[in-house]
Amino acid sequence: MLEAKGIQKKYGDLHVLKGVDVIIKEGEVVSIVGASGAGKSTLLHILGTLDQPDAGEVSLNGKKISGLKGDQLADFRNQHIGFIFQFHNLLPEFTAEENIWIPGLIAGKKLRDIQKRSSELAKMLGLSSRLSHKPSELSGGEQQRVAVARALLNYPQVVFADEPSGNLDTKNAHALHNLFFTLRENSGQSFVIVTHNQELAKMADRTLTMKDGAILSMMNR
Ligand SMILES: Nc1ncnc2c1ncn2[C@@H]1O[C@H](COP(=O)(O)OP(=O)(O)OP(=O)(O)O)[C@@H](O)[C@H]1O
Repeated sequence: MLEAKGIQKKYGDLHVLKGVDVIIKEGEVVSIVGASGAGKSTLLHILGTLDQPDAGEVSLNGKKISGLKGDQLADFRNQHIGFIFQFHNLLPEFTAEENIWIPGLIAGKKLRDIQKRSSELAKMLGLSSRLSHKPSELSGGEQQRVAVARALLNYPQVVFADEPSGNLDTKNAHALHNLFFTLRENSGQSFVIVTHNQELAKMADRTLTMKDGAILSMMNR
């Protein structure tokens, strides 16, 4: 359903992606691994429309999404794609609940519907009793779960995660990894996860190994 063909990206003389082809199926959890500098985050950003390729195309359900611009791009991203980063990027002056609401508010949904979805997600993620707290009053694991809830608010078809457990201790990382699979079972989203965490990489349905801007191997479980 998400398809990238012939993706190339250069930064000056540095050829970071050298013609990458990827297909991510509906409900699939795919991990992307490889040495530092191999081009993993660059590829993730291009697949998630945060960055544009110099050559090649990305499409979702047959519709070309690379090349979208301005409001069209912002609307598309907000409605179809979720992002989770290593440093959760929560807004510090807002409560956990308000942070979760943001994609819904941007999409212009009714507050009543946003609240309903947000409390459903909070319940699923074990956050119900922490919603009135600001990010600084939450543990690292809780902050990352708020970021997951925010990413899922608009029922995205694909969730992209860049080192989602990179900042968590082993126990919280393990819980977060299991959560991705529970979410996939419950709602059928696809997850594309860049990670240096061996446990998470191995749990995925498929692991793409990148080297020097190309996919070196693809391993199915
Ligand atoms: N905006 C940019 N401008 C110039 N060079 C960049 C830019 N973004 C990334 N690079 C370079 O492109 C290469 C690939 O970066 P990328 O972040 O995709 O690697 P990565 O595989 O995710 O690495 P890591 O595991 O260390 O996060 C690196 O050499 C990096 O320095």
